Amino acid sequence: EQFTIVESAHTVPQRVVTNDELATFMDTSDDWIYPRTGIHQRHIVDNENTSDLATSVANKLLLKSGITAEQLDFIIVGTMSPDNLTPSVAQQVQGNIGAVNAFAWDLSAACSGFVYTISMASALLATKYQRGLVIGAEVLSKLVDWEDRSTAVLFGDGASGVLLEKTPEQVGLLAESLKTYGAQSEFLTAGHQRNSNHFTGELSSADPYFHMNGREVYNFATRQVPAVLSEALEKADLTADDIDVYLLHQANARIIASIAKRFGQPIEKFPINVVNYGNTSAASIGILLDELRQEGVVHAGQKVALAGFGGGLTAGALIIQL
Ligand SMILES: O=C(O)C1CCN(c2ccc(-c3cc(CO)ccc3Cl)cn2)CC1
Repeated sequence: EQFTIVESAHTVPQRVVTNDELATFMDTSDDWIYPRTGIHQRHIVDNENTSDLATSVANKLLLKSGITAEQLDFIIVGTMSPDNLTPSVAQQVQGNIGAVNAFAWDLSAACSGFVYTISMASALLATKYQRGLVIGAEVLSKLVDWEDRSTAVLFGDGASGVLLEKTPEQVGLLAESLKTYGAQSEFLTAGHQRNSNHFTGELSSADPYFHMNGREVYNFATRQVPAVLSEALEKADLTADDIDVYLLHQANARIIASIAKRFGQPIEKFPINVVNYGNTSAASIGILLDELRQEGVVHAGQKVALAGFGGGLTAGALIIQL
């Protein structure tokens, strides 16, 4: 489909929490965290919720592009940490910015949320719509058990997004490979809702926290990310060498390095900023994309590959002509 990324933006909470600060109240250390994850710090909300971060990104996209909220046809937000079951984050953003002509909904695909959402937006732009916002927004700090050092050190809060617009130019989504492995869903869970009613009493208790089988998810990622990248490249009739930059979900620096190695591509093509943000799930690829666009490292004319992977379990790759 033909769309152009008119603008990108990202917003992270002001508070920075370093590994050393975590070590003041948790039995962990920078010496344990950094070598295993590549993370030195993460941003954690004070009083903002997911919809506030997403609204900030939406406002930045409108400001930077000169597009008005009324000109938007749709808003999709990828998130696994919404403020509410309803209204969705996207619907809160729509109201906050006054995008009266946009229909809005959230897409829940954990760390594949950004790539699944761009794919859905691309399909809308290929039919009858002209312009929309794709946002990835997470406040994972509300889902973390801050006494479980195996997960608390991995995650961060943040939001990012792109303004996509239909275009006659031969640019946009060249190919995709979106996969779901529901049979392995129990390896990464969060936010279980209490299930009970007048007639049955409690059927299941609430369990807000993240639970992750790190080894299984790690192995899943190192196997399935190369698979979805290869399938998308094949569909686009391209080789791994044709891709200028690989923008992978920033879950863990070692995982990215092992994927680059398996893929036989230089690590320089796999930028990593997990060091500053931790794992921000659906927001991570958009934060990286915006930083690299602002630095001019990512620009028009390039072929980029985006790949998300994680809860669901899900994995997804997009090949985009900028
Ligand atoms: O080396 C160690 O001891 C541990 C080994 C386990 N690790 C992991 C494992 C899985 C993830 C992860 C998480 C998500 C959730 O968004 C998505 C995708 C991934 Cl690949 C992140 N870190 C941390 C270091």
